[in-house]
Amino acid sequence: MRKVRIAILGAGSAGLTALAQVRKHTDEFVIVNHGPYGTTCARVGCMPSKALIQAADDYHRRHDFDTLGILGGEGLSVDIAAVLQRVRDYRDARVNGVLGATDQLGERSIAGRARLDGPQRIVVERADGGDDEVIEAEQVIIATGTRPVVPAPWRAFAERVITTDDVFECATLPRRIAVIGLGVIGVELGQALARFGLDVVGYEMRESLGSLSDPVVQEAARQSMGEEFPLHLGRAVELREGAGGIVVDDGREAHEFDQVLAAMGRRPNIDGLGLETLGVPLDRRGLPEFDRHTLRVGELPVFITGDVNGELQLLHEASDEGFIAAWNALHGPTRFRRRVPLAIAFTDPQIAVVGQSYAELAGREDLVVGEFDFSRQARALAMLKGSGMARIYAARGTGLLLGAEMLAPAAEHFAHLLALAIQREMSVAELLTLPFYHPTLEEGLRSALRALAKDIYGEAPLELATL
Ligand SMILES: Cc1cc2nc3c(=O)[nH]c(=O)nc-3n(C[C@H](O)[C@H](O)[C@H](O)COP(=O)(O)OP(=O)(O)OC[C@H]3O[C@@H](n4cnc5c(N)ncnc54)[C@H](O)[C@@H]3O)c2cc1C
Ligand SMILES: NC(=O)c1ccc[n+]([C@@H]2O[C@H](COP(=O)([O-])OP(=O)(O)OC[C@H]3O[C@@H](n4cnc5c(N)ncnc54)[C@H](O)[C@@H]3O)[C@@H](O)[C@H]2O)c1
Repeated sequence: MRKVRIAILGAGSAGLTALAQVRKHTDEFVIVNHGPYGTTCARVGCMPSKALIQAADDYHRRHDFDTLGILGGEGLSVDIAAVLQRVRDYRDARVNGVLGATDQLGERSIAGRARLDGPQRIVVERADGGDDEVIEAEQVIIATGTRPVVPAPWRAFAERVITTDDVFECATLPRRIAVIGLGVIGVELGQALARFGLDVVGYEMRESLGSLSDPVVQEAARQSMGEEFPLHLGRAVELREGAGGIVVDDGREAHEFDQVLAAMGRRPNIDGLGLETLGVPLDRRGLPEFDRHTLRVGELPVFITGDVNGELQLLHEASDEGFIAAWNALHGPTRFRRRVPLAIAFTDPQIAVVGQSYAELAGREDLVVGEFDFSRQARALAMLKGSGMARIYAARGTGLLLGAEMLAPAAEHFAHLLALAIQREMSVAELLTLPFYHPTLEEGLRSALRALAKDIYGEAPLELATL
């Protein structure tokens, strides 16, 4: 039996961030990883998806060429196999960069499946077929991530049903693709595949797309996305074998496809992890309660970090959580202030939610909303990107910025600007004292802020601070 100070279960983004901290202070650790190394983000997540989206958006741009006076755009074609190869080349470079974090650790890095046997004992089923290894750890950091949800009966359709674990590995893609689930992955990849000229149809059982909760922005997103590929919203679908493919049936219509991309959410990797041996209550998903400011599970020397804890499934949050858990495991209890929530979907226009969402604020009586329609925005029109809707939320009494939901060109940049303002507890009036260059998309943001200011302060505030 091996005894260590800290055991990290999972070598994804959360686990590796924890590892980087732990290594600064002690050699008495072990990191156990089941399955491929290289992290979900680099292997099958953030990085390959964004490389695919880049190619799709660039190819799609050909539809604007005539308007811009550039001739010959319609003669362009896309080689999907070459696109996917470039995605993999890019992906491999990212993955190689990550592998270095564990490949020099010798026996302090074990490839195998970890199972808890109480809060401080771990049994590892080694991937090399060696005997199970028992580890006693003073502190345990759980960072086992998530995997795509695929309903069990759908497994029978074999390679007709794929997920983001498979799509970037495909040599090429078939013509007819159904995307089931139009959350963040569904809208990003559905739009990208449609932009390659594939016959994509999107299915979503809710009425909304991505992570949006504001009905006005939702409607803008439905319209914008619906112009690019057909959307079937509001119903869960069923699959069955078809004569020449797989049939997707939403109860109203049935259509045949060559392949289905299941983008129906991701489930925590906790099966067989032994969380029930921790001796704390588990919720209906099988997850323990934890403090999001320490990541500690109850009073145990156990921390649960990254996607697996069922809270947020975002890279920067997973990294923060790995850090917080390692810090607490090393140095004792410290409650960290979490960053302002920030989520961006890399669609075109982009979708961004920052600070508190509309759903979180909807009950507040002092809620004021300022909006801006990007179909009228000068710079966006110059770029032929004139569509989208930004809605910014503030508190009437104080003028404090609370959050925003946006469908807008380059919303990633506004979202960061607003996150800064919200985290610094700035008011609408204060934000309006910052410079806005002309002509920029940010001027659209200023229009939404001015609308808010009118509502909050009655008359427009001075936009230049006085000396
Ligand atoms: C298609 C896609 C696109 C995405 N795009 C973005 C984006 O643009 N921006 C963004 O912020 N986020 C994005 N994400 C989310 C982001 O990738 C995740 O939030 C992040 O990777 C989570 O890291 P993690 O360390 O929690 O989990 P992971 O990186 O999944 O690591 C968990 C590791 O633990 C291993 N493991 C599982 N069970 C065990 C066990 N019993 N014992 C030992 N090891 C185990 C797993 O095999 C894995 O290696 C995307 C995700 C996907 C799928
Ligand atoms: N840009 C980014 O930050 C980014 C990109 C991709 C993924 N991610 C992360 O990955 C996570 C997983 O993404 P995801 O899109 O798989 O999950 P998600 O939870 O965002 O969306 C899943 C969608 O599938 C729908 N759904 C589930 N079952 C269905 C059914 N039977 N029929 C029709 N619709 C169904 C759900 O209603 C939901 O809208 C997200 O939580 C996100 O945080 C982030």
